Amino acid sequence: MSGAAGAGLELRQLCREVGGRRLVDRLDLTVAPGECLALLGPSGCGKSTTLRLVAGLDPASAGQVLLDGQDLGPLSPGERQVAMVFQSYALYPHLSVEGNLALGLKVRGVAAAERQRRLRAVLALLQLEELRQRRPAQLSGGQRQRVALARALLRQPRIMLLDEPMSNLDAQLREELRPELRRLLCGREQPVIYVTHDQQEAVGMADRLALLDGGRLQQVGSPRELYADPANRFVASFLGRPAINLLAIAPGRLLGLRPEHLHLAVDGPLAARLLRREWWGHQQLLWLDSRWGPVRVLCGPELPLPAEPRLGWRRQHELWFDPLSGARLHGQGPVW
Ligand SMILES: Nc1ncnc2c1ncn2[C@@H]1O[C@H](COP(=O)(O)OP(=O)(O)OP(=O)(O)O)[C@@H](O)[C@H]1O
Repeated sequence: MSGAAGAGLELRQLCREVGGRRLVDRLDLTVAPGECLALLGPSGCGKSTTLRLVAGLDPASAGQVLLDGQDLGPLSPGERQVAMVFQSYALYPHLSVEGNLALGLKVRGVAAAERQRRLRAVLALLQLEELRQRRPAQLSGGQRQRVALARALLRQPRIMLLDEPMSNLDAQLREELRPELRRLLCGREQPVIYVTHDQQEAVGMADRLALLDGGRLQQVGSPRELYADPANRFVASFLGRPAINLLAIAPGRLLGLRPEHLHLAVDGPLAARLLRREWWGHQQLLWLDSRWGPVRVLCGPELPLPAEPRLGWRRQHELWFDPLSGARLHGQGPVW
């Protein structure tokens, strides 16, 4: 978005400094109305701090948070009309599901009839009707997560922020709940920021990913853009499992090749030695050693292998990086 104030959420050069340390460093981001943006990055990179700045729970050291062109800086957390869903769910243990959900409405002075109407609608939406009398301790993790989400939706927020809302759930349940959560969150009017360190979840929930490291935005774009055209070595290494191979083939040049882009080739440029095979059912992962360092190759599950295979790849899949700065180098590598 340009300098003109647009619709949706806009972070402009947002900073948070504590004790001389930048936790969030000149962050520029936009989230359109109805868009779910996944904020992704390793532990400690500043994801939660960014959400707290948007919610107004922490003051910004510099920069702005704008919603539909309005500067939220002067507004208190309550006035910002932001709903936040945390990983801990933060439900009141002594209240039933219904009690937990009604409390916020009561506090905001919503009349009893209207309260009932909204409660019924959200209980139905999240399939919580049967559980309305239960206390949080009598619910599964997934059910608690739905109650926390129901409470956030009841607020009818202008911005929805979710901080690893599924990290307490096991992998299978997370995968099952993802489409449901996406359906509930996306395509409403409010912008959504979904924080996770799990790239599969990020791709499942959002159309665009914003990748942070050390409080700085590394790249923002579709999963495909970030994967195929990473801005730097950090982005290339963070996205994709098994991780990209980074081969030190010459001073000042690091060659990135994704494991699925390497194949066995009798006359391939790289001689390798097979160390180990992992069989995954639909694929196998080969661990090899080479003169440029360790190499991982993903290939078909039944592929027969010589002990000392040669590896090849297509030039179009080469990603070049500066080994010191990690910056992406565009232009041709050597002729093999
Ligand atoms: N109030 C604070 N004072 C000083 N440092 C803080 C404060 N809050 C967070 N930090 C530090 O700021 C950095 C960013 O923290 P933040 O919680 O935003 O990271 P995160 O990306 O959400 O991490 P995680 O994935 O582990 O939750 C961390 O190094 C953290 O230790």
